[in-house]
Amino acid sequence: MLRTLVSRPFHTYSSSTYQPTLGAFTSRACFTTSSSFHARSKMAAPSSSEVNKTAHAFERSALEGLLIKRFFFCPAFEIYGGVKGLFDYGPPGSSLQANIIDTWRKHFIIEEEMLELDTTIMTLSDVLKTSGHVDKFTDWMVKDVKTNEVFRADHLVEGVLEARLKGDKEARGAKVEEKEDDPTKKKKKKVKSVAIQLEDSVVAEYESILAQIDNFNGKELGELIRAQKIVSPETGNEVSEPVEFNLMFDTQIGPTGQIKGYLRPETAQGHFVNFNRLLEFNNGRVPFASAQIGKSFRNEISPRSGLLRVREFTMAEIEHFVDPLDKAHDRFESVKHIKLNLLPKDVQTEGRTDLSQLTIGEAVASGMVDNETLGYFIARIFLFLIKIGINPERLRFRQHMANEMAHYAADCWDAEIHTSYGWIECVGCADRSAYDLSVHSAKTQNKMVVRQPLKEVRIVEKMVVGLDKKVFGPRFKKDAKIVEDAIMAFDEEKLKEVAAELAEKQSTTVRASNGQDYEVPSSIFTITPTTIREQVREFVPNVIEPSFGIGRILYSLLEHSYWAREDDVNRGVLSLPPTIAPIKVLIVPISGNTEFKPLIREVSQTLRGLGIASRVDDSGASIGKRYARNDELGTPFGVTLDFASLKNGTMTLRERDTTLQVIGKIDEVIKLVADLCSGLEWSEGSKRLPAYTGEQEI
Ligand SMILES: Nc1ncnc2c1ncn2[C@@H]1O[C@H](COP(=O)(O)OP(=O)(O)OP(=O)(O)O)[C@@H](O)[C@H]1O
Repeated sequence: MLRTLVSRPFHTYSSSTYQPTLGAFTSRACFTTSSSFHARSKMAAPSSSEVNKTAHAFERSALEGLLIKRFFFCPAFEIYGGVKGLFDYGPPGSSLQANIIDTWRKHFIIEEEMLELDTTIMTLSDVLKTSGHVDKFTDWMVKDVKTNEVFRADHLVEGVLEARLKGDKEARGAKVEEKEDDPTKKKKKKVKSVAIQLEDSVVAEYESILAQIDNFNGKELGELIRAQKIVSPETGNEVSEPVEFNLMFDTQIGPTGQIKGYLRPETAQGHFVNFNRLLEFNNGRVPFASAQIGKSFRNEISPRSGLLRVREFTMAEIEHFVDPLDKAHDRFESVKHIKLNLLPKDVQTEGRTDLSQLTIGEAVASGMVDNETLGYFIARIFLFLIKIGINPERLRFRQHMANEMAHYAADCWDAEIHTSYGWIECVGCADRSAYDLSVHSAKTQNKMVVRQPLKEVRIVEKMVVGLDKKVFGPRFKKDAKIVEDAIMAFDEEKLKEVAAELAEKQSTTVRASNGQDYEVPSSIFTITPTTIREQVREFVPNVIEPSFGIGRILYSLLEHSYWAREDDVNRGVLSLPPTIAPIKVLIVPISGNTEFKPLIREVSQTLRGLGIASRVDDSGASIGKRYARNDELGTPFGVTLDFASLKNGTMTLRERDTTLQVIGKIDEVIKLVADLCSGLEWSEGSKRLPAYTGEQEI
């Protein structure tokens, strides 16, 4: 049996050991590209001889081969040829996703006492019309004028300019990495680079365009396409003017076809339409947050980059409702020292992408991040991502530029993770102001407000509505209630407007929740400015929304976790943290001998009882092969049962990254495994038991 003795364990990090200096981390994945984001911190990293691990250049194809071979995921309906943008997760992928979600629930829902929801995927069209999705949830699309092949306009511009820059680098003799690829390897389409040197001013212009690519509207993208002479990459044909394409999948609810619906493109609207119930559940007080994990659907124009741009994906979304006049967060103190890589909007609009390394406390104090609550969530997102194993050196927060941000949003930052596909938005974190609640409230005539008792009575001037109920009821009959509700939902501004109209025309038109207009005369509807003593403050809360794409995070994590052993580039390892790894322990009997069966059963039952996912591998393969297989699955620990186990009740424990082994009594080893799976660092835990040399007399 080949066992490698390692004198010092590989350093790992966790949020609990995190020091707020970016250089303090050891990245897990071995990257040797020129990018500074790939650079491994040498501080705590053991030498390659110690961990049997080396700096092979990252090869996406090797990782993808592993992921498909070990069935982390695969194209959906593969035997029918597959459909772009749809993927099935296999056993390790599903468990990995479940573990990420479990950590997310603990980190956010439990830790922050959030109110969990599970609302429907099928969404009434009225809801999405009101939220703006029916009219505005679009991307800009262009078509090859001859073949009708479609492209997302910004992606086409990006792809062509990046290819030209790559060609320029090649012409200048620089070694260039591959950037874009399609992991399914089928119908691979990418813009080919041609080695042509560009003028320096052109390079600067392209870099500036790319830094702001998310900032362009359809008209500007059309102008860019013409100005930069961008054509359909494969055919060289011209492309059409950008047109808007709505990304929602529509359908009908019920057999009559009269109720129109959509598959939700985000989970957020399910929170907003239930706001009043959530508020009541929270005893009428803000701040509070609701949270939801579930599927969303987007009919992406050109899905690409594997799990990164798909048409069906799992989101985890938080809607944190807060007083617009007080966006302080009472736990901000606990995170304000956390240092982050920040890319603010003004840097991008200058065409640059250099990062500021600031603590979140500094970023909020300087006004770069709009408010404490937004800052608090940015820091919590950071902590979550590093907890699951994302390399903090390859994580940045990018602020939205003016055009990119929804008109109603106060501020918005994306957590972007660096992968071999470039920087990928994995979490959006936006201050959506009072927009969503206001529009749903106006549409449905349901007030969505917080009523807060005032400490001192206030004397205020207010518009007071008077309705002559004796005439109002008979006039509007069965609709009287909805017309009255519509009037009562008017805010101060609207009441002033309607008062002027009543004075001028002696009547006004009121739109009720059934979508119909009703003429209401001034003889039965008055609005009078009145001085009143106010004891309650009424306000529409603002919403801070962190929105996570689980698939993008999962794929980025796989890239950050992957490396190959020094002795064999094909011996891939996924250094997933134990809490996240699909299987925690591999039980390896030294032989298929039936003598081992009772002991195997006992060990696996004990592990199961502790809630630790384990697998027995009693195949005929060598122990080394069995461990190698499980290194590829990210299994952090292996326990070997041999004849000494039968005789002395001992068991060896192997750690995946270091291949270091310790030996102890079976119950001691299991206790150690349990602690390691609950967050104890291997560097600490391994001190509890003697190292196994293979030669010891036990
Ligand atoms: N097509 C998709 N495939 C996988 N994940 C997605 C997709 N679209 C969005 N997400 C995930 O959902 C999160 C929140 O969605 P949001 O609407 O903010 O994304 P977005 O700005 O539309 O993304 P992009 O600009 O990349 O299309 C994103 O940060 C991302 O992780």
